[in-house]
Amino acid sequence: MPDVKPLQGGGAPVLERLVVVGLGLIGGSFAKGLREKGLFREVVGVDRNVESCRLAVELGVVDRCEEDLATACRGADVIQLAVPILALEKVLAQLATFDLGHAVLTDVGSAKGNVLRAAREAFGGVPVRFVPGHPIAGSERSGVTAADGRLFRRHKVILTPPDGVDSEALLLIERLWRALGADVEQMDVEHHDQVLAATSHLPHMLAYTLVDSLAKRHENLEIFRYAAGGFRDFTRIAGSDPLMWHDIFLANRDAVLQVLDDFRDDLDALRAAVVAGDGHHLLGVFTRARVAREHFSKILARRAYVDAMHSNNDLIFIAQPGGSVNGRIRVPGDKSISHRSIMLGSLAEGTTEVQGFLEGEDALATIQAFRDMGVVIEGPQDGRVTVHGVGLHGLQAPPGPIYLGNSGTSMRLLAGLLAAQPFDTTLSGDASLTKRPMNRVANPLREMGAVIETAAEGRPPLTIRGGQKLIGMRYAMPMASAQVKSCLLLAGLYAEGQTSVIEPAPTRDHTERMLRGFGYPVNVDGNTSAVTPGHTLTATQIEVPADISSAAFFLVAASIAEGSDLVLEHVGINPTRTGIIDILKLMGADITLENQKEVGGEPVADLRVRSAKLKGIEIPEALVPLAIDEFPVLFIAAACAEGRTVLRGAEELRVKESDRIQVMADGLQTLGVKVEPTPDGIIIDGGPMGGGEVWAHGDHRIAMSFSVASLRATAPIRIHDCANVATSFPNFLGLAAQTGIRVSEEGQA
Ligand SMILES: O=C(O)C1=C[C@@H](OP(=O)(O)O)[C@@H](O)[C@H](O)C1
Ligand SMILES: C=C(OP(=O)(O)O)C(=O)O
Repeated sequence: MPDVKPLQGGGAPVLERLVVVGLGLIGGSFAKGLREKGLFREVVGVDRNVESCRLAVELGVVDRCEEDLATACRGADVIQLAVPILALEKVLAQLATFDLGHAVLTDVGSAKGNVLRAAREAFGGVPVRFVPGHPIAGSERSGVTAADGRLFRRHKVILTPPDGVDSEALLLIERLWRALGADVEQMDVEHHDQVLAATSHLPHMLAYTLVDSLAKRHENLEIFRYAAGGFRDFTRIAGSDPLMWHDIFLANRDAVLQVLDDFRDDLDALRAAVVAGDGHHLLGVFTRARVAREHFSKILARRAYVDAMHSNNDLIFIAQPGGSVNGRIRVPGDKSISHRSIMLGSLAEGTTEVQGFLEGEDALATIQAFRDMGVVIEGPQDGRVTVHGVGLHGLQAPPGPIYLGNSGTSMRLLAGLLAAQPFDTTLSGDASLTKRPMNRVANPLREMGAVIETAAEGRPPLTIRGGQKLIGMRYAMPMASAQVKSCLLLAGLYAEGQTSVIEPAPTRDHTERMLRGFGYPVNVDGNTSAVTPGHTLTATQIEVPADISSAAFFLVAASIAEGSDLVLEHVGINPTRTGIIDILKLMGADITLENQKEVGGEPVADLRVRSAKLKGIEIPEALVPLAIDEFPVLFIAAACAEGRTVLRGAEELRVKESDRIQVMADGLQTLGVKVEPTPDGIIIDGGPMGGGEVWAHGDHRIAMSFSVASLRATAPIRIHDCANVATSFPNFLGLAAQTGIRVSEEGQA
């Protein structure tokens, strides 16, 4: 085996000879790239086409060409087979007759099963130093003149090493591709061929067929004169090399036939929908496809998985000190109400129209979950969403696990709903959600008859077994949680008898209000809410008010920054949510409610807030559940107040998107504020605030709270890990800038 270690250094050549058989675009680019890197003492090309060989030398793609394959390969370290797939079978047969010495064999074919079969036949078994590969890269151009040593940079290369492959050979090929800047992955052969059949081979087949089919039917090709962007976009790949694709389809026969059959079934279903005038089916396919396509574009732009997986994915906010906060703004729609509008809209009979929907990642995760379960949901577009309800019993099994990102509300409410469905589901989430406690919903649901598996200590993912019979029960919640209450009420829609939930203190009642809005009776008696099965939900119109939890950042901002006068329009002031206003008023804030009215069962008002001298207080424990999400920013208010603020009875803050007591205490201490975290709260002594480096720990509300703190800081605050602001408040930076808070993404100011 050649010694491969020095490759990492990229210094002096350490390997003797690379042989590239087939000097087309891919082979030429591989040769040229590695030659430029100087990793081999010589790069030798082999190609049947004499002109390609001449050009390869002239263009510096290879050092020299060799006519005879056996001569080229004798003593080679690596032999790259970059010939068309069917030709590859012949080349392998030829190679099998040579003594290849220590050479490592590899290839670039788009289908892999046939290559391994051919190798097995030729060599009487797959050689241990054969590492099949497939670079997912190409170009409209072809031939050696298009060879580009940078072609593979930031592209995927899939290696499909067979069982028993020589590990050093594998490592060597991996390193060569990495030296060319590629992301190397491994897959088993069968999986590779299925994935590629679906994502590459089928689209090429459709493009070729469409062009041929139209061309054939319209002798004068008149139709093409009218073919605009759609036709051009769809058929671009019909310009690819016919011989190469002819080879690929024959080589990957089985996998291609399988995806083609599945696709034909879907096409037949669309045809049937057109025949039957079934617009619902068409809309379902088109809305799902559009969302999938958007997601796919993100992947292509490396904004989806790549960002999420990279540890250096640290979105930093820089908040400059000082400023005042003025103007009139409307913050985005209420997150709790947005989630519920999708859930209940999906379970309703008929079409629900939603306005003012929060287009943040948490609420979008709920939309995606219901789309996964077969609900047709149009939008969101400018806050409008149309939900085509399927009725209480119309959800379908999702195709795979439902991913809920950062959203605790989605996971806990869905757990209740899914416990009663006839199918199994798995709910998963991001790193933060995966740490949050789910037994608070799983245990009472189990008592009702649900079968739910969790990871250790009741953490996500949750696997919920379908087909269980639920029995209603009376449940006294150990903590004041609207998520637990809502979860059990949703399960109660399907349970036998009554399900009633007793809360130790009032929590947000959007579920109860919205159920009634959909015509479903809910019995609320003091601290107990109850439902019985046997009713239906009727589609309705929902207007989502602005989220008081998002308004809270501006309520505090305008209160603490001298010279501020701000109006927050159309904010939801449901009495189970207004703890923030009550607490700020107790601290001396100047907040007035204007233009009060009720929309769709929820009270709203414009909130006018002017700067005021705040003072420290003992926060009444009864207000804690009514301001549960607003504490991070209330801690900023407390830090700017005169005197001491004491919070107790708020241990729930420790199990939100982060441990909000500890994370806020750490950040405030960095800014020079005297704080003392306690098991169920915090003690904050107001005083001057400096700048510094703080960490949001991926918690949206922490990131926004420290942005607000800058108004009273004496130096810039650099806030790490802010990407999750998009979960609840997508245009926070825009509205902050508009009103006078000097916070921006680092590098964007
Ligand atoms: O029901 C809801 O929509 C929510 C309830 C609260 O959670 P808990 O029920 O865990 O207190 C809150 O923190 C969350 O942001 C939204
Ligand atoms: C706790 C929150 O949300 P969730 O529980 O839905 O993640 C929040 O938004 O502050």
